[in-house]
Amino acid sequence: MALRAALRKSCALTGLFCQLSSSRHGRVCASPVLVAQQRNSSTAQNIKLDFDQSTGVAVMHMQCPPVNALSLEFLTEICITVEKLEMDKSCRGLIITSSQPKVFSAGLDLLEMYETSTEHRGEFWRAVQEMWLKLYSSKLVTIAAINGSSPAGGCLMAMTCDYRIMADNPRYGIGLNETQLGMVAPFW
Ligand SMILES: CC/C=C\C/C=C\C/C=C\C=C\CC(=O)SCCNC(=O)CCNC(=O)[C@H](O)C(C)(C)COP(=O)(O)OP(=O)(O)OC[C@H]1O[C@@H](n2cnc3c(N)ncnc32)[C@H](O)[C@@H]1OP(=O)(O)O
Repeated sequence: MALRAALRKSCALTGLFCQLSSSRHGRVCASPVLVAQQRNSSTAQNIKLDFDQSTGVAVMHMQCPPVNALSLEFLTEICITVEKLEMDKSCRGLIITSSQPKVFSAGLDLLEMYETSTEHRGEFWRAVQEMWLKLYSSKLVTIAAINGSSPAGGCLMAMTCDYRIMADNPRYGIGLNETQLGMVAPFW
């Protein structure tokens, strides 16, 4: 609720946030399936995208259970979704939020780095780079509506957005903790 209240407050300034929470605005649901096929990805089953063409605001709900861990597949879906929105001239802004309870994103999917091949890890890290570069350099106004914990890669994702609004809950943490896992992000 605090998050939504904060969003509504910011909305008065930009008019971009008006539809994070409700489905009564006649939103159009867009699917990045076509581009996904071009990119040899599976369908975007981990993202629910609501795009209101009357306001030009899209809301990307991450719904990759249990904790929106950023796997190769999920990273690819995110990139494709952003690409698709950028190609739509009527889209001006993107709000990224989570459908999972208590977690915005748990960061990079640790299983992608455990007992996988060097080739797979290379592909995975390239997808990580692509995700944050795409968000960071996007022409869309990007907003992370952080409605849960957001460690490491989740924090990275939020940081690459133009704005961040976080739910006021002491149980939700955010920060770059990957060195605690003995992990050093590679150069790009
Ligand atoms: C290339 C870089 C560019 C620039 C460099 C700049 C900076 C570096 C930027 C990013 C670096 C990122 C590295 C990473 O992201 S490594 C991942 C780090 N993530 C974590 O340490 C998070 C660990 N998880 C948690 O803290 C918690 O799970 C939680 C707070 C997210 C949620 O807690 P809950 O109590 O609600 O849920 P849990 O019971 O703990 O977990 C449920 C379920 O989810 C699995 N899981 C959790 N996190 C991950 C993950 N990251 N990957 C894969 N799976 C995860 C967990 O094991 C549980 O599974 P089971 O139910 O037991 O099967």
